[in-house]
Amino acid sequence: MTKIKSVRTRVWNWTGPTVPPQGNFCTNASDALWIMGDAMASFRFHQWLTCEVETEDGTIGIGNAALAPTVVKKAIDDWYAPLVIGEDPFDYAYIWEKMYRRTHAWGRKGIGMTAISAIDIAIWDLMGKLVNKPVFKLLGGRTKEKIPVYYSKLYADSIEAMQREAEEAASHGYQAFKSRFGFGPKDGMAGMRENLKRVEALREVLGYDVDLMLECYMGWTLDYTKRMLPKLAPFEPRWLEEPVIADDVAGYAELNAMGIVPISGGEHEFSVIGCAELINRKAVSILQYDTNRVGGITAAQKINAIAEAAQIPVIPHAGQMHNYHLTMANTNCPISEYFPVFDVEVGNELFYYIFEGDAEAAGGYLQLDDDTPGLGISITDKHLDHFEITE
Ligand SMILES: O=C(O)[C@H](O)[C@H](O)[C@@H](O)CO
Ligand SMILES: [Mg+2]
Repeated sequence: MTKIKSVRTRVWNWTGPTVPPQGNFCTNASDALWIMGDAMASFRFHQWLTCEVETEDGTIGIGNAALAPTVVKKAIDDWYAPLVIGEDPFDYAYIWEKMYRRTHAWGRKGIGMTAISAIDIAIWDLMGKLVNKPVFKLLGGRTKEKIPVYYSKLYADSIEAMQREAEEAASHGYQAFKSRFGFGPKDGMAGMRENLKRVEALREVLGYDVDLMLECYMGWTLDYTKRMLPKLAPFEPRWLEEPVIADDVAGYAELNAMGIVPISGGEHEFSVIGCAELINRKAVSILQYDTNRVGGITAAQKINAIAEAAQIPVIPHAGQMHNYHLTMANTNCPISEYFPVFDVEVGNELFYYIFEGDAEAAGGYLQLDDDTPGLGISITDKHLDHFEITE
């Protein structure tokens, strides 16, 4: 049995070209503020954290985090790494509880749980490598021949631009698409019309035989959403995502109970108990935790069991291998989100510039290999000249 001997964190700060945002390209929680300019600015993912957990025999497991990487790095270096060094990685449930309980005063959500997630993902990659099995084979194995994905971009833009992007995506075989709203309460009735025109325009080019999901990214309010839901229903959205801020669980539950459009959320929820709360309060019809935030693979798999008991499908936020392995291993995880490989914009794409091996979609599906141990990704040096790396 080989013990954990080190935890190496690095922050990857993107210094390469980025695609400037369109105005009104995505509603978000900051829209409620009296703020000029790019309200989405604080929701950029132009930094990423890598977390490498190494055992005495030299095997290295790779974890990652996208939220506040510089702060998560400090939390791991100062608080979490000392808790896991010397432990047997196969005692992963104990290690998780140790990280969770020893920092419980401040770490149960946000930065602390993100740090736990990065280490836990690395431990699962490590375990897969140590037993020469892909992570999904340690979780339940192959439940799908291949994973259906949904195309996730379509940020709000001109109607023509959105229709062109949707047609281009459909030509690559996607059968499901997620679009972002650009207008919310501060834009009044005129903004509602702009939102509805874009949904109608997308249905015009995509038709009604594919799933269309609509993303608010916490940029609406309970009142605004209640007014919008009946107007959206005729376009048969598969779900309306994160209409209100993550803390307004009662708001989610009220909107979901209206039964007009399924409400989804969870990418800003943390821990097993945090997600169980969303499920038990019927706050969401689709749960969308992100494994690199919610507590890693250990927590995500426990949440999957709770969601399955409630028959709430789990479709994790983001694509990326730490989520794909869980989707492959669970029948109750029907599809995966997929960010097309793109120039760096919001930053969801940054994953592709740091890692290689991430599954690529083809014809609306992606595949995981039965024989590639661990998560199947490695850190690439292909784009090093576009990063400032902090050890
Ligand atoms: O659901 C998502 O993909 C996230 O909410 C997006 O990454 C976020 O950037 C808003 O588009
Ligand atoms: Mg989202």
